[in-house]
Amino acid sequence: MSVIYPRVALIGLGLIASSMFWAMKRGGLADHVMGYARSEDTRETARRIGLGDEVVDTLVDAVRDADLVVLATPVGVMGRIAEEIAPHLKPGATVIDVGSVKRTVIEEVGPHIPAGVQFVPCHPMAGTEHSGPEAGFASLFDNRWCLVVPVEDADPEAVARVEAYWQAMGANTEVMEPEHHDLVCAVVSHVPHLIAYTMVGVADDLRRVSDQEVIKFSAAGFRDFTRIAASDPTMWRDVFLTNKEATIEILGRFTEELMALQRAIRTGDGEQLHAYFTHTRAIRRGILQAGQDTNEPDFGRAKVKR
Ligand SMILES: NC(=O)C1=CN([C@@H]2O[C@H](COP(=O)(O)OP(=O)(O)OC[C@H]3O[C@@H](n4cnc5c(N)ncnc54)[C@H](O)[C@@H]3O)[C@@H](O)[C@H]2O)C=CC1
Ligand SMILES: O=C(O)C(=O)Cc1ccc(O)cc1
Repeated sequence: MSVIYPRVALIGLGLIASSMFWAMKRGGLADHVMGYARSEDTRETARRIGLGDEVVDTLVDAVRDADLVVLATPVGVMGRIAEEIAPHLKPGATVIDVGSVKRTVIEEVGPHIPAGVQFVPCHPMAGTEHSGPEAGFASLFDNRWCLVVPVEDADPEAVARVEAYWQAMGANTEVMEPEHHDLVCAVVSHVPHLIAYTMVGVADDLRRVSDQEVIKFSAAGFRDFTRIAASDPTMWRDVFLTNKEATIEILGRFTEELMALQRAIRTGDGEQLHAYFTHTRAIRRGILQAGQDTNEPDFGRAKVKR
């Protein structure tokens, strides 16, 4: 593959930025990658593991000559970072972010982007519960979606180049409107995370069931909740504070459905429970048959068996 952006600056050296670095190296997509993180500790770790061709101590040094600047911090600080780097961006450069929420990021970053610099918001739908500079790996984006959410009046060439960049890192891309993005992500990612956090909290709070028992007897369902609930607290605090509207809407609908199921259990309405679970099973099977679940590790096997 060939170089897409000669000089790239990664701001925030965590799971996503480090995975992008290794994916860029794998594909030969950049000549020189600069890395910057706020804490000296993170910069030290990055230097030790060779994350970045150069790790610099200031934001300005990172972005000054960059053709592509990647904002890969928690979403709550992206606006402040954009404000700080804005006067130092190279004319013709492109800025992208990888935040899990788009409307707020567009509102907070967009106004700082100077004329002559393109801003193309992005969201790779790939991650793990691990964070920090040592968490990344080159194949994180392989066969996963990256949602690209252009701002109004975006330059189509800049958007196409950003899409080509994600595709070269292994991802499939899809263009989406910001509001729709935030609603979709509230359904498929944000509220499920909140439910996992809550369920782990409930188990912990229930003193009649010991931690030992939870660990010993947890089958896949609860184990998955604990994995998800181990995700980075700062990142997820910012996701909920910045995707308030869609989260509250989906949580409201979730609560209504939960109450209906609770009532069916209390009144012994087995028919309703059975009908509900039959419907949800059909949804899952529909996803598998359509071959849309690229996250399913045993997808091929599951398709044959079920
Ligand atoms: N973790 C995941 O599974 C996914 C995360 N995202 C989004 O990507 C972004 C980054 O997430 P991760 O890489 O997982 O986080 P992370 O916690 O692994 O890394 C974030 C990095 O940003 C640095 N940072 C924090 N505040 C900063 C500041 N003011 N200035 C400079 N650096 C700062 C942290 O020190 C850390 O190195 C977030 O906006 C998140 O919503 C998107 C897709 C998946
Ligand atoms: O680890 C998991 O299960 C995830 O769901 C990863 C993830 C977390 C946040 C995102 O914005 C996108 C993907």
